[in-house]
Amino acid sequence: MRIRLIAVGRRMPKWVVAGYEEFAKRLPRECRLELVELNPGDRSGGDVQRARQTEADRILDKLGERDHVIALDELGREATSAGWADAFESWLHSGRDVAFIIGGPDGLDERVLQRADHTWALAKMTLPHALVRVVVAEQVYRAWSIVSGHPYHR
Ligand SMILES: C[S@@+](CC[C@H](N)C(=O)[O-])C[C@H]1O[C@@H](n2cnc3c(N)ncnc32)[C@H](O)[C@@H]1O
Repeated sequence: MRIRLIAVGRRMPKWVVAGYEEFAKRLPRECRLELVELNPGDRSGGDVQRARQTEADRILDKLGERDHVIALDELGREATSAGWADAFESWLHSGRDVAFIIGGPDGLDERVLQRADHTWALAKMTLPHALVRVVVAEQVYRAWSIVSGHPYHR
């Protein structure tokens, strides 16, 4: 299964790169987590909606027809780690690739939310998108640990 984390934003601070890598590198090759970074839309003219639409075009362009898509959004459904693990197991059996999507500074365009199979929240709080990368990597690793019976999860 190919799992991609498609994220708007580049040039993350060192702590984000290190935090993400810490968990991504622990996943076995057959469930490797691949980071796809996208350029943010141009906000120089102050047109936030247009910037978000540009980001949506870039995100949608990366998605395959059969990809199982999970949009991350604070207004989504709050899932437990056990819920992530159940989903992880079903993806393993489905043979479909998985894509998690993290929006830019102004969130995700409606078109991305429409394309997503699920919209999940990590919390009800608004989190910085950089931190969301680290949490998603950790939760994917945790889901793998639960499904594999690895002692990381307790
Ligand atoms: C800074 S937030 C954008 C906040 C913006 N107000 C919005 O409307 O979404 C950037 C991205 O981080 C992710 N994000 C932030 N908080 C989140 C949360 N609690 N749960 C899931 N994803 C979150 C989402 O993908 C969001 O598009």
